[in-house]
Amino acid sequence: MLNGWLITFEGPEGGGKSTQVQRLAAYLRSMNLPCTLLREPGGTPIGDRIRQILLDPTLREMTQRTEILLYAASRAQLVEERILPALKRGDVVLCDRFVDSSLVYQGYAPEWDLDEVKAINRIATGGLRPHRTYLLDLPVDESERRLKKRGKLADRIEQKGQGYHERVREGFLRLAAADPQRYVVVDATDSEDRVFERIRADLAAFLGIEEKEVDR
Ligand SMILES: Nc1ncnc2c1ncn2[C@@H]1O[C@H](COP(=O)(O)OP(=O)(O)OP(=O)(O)O)[C@@H](O)[C@H]1O
Ligand SMILES: Cc1cn([C@H]2C[C@H](O)[C@@H](COP(=O)(O)O)O2)c(=O)[nH]c1=O
Repeated sequence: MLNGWLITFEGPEGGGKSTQVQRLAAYLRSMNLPCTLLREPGGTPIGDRIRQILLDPTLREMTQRTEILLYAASRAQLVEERILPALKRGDVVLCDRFVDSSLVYQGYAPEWDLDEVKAINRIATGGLRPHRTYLLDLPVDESERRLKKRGKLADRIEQKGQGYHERVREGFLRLAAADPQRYVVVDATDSEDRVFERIRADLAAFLGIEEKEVDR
């Protein structure tokens, strides 16, 4: 039986997903709630190797189906090796990206057959779905500004053009609008602290965490 919670974080690059996942994990642990932090692609030794291939900017010849399948392969490994055991233990699993990233980056943005991406991911996850998803929404120019500031060379996905990344943003907003019960859209241009407080308050209510002001 799966007693835990799968909470996912989605959105364009530089939206602050990793930053917020770290802060939320510290908060949950301070409330004595066991949690597991994961990221995609990766999160397992095999997934981390697949990640290197997927993001390598020199591998320009990668076909669209290979890209879809590699993201799904990393995800299949993560689900079986890390996510399901953590959910069985009753952990709150905080996952930096999940299936919705594939629906948007491999389906909606390149205008690929969305049903194909969904079908492959159903196989990869066995149909596992997040309980709650936070979309850290950010305009493309701000995403680029943050990535430049980080000073890291653009990876294979970041190198796709501005039009592609505009569609990534639009794709996430459409997913969120189609599933308002699961999705919470957060304005990621707000300060780190305000973004954190918005997500923390929502997650605490969602998980039914009773807290005293002094605990924070
Ligand atoms: N609310 C914020 N305001 C301004 N800068 C922020 C904010 N949140 C995060 N940052 C900064 O933006 C950069 C990207 O943050 P982070 O790595 O957490 O984003 P991410 O969504 O995980 O990115 P990626 O998808 O590329 O891994 C970092 O330099 C971080 O310090
Ligand atoms: C899970 C997943 C990710 N991507 C893309 C999105 C990013 O550009 C990179 C890596 O993610 P990170 O958050 O920057 O660490 O991969 C994707 O295209 N499809 C996916 O399913």
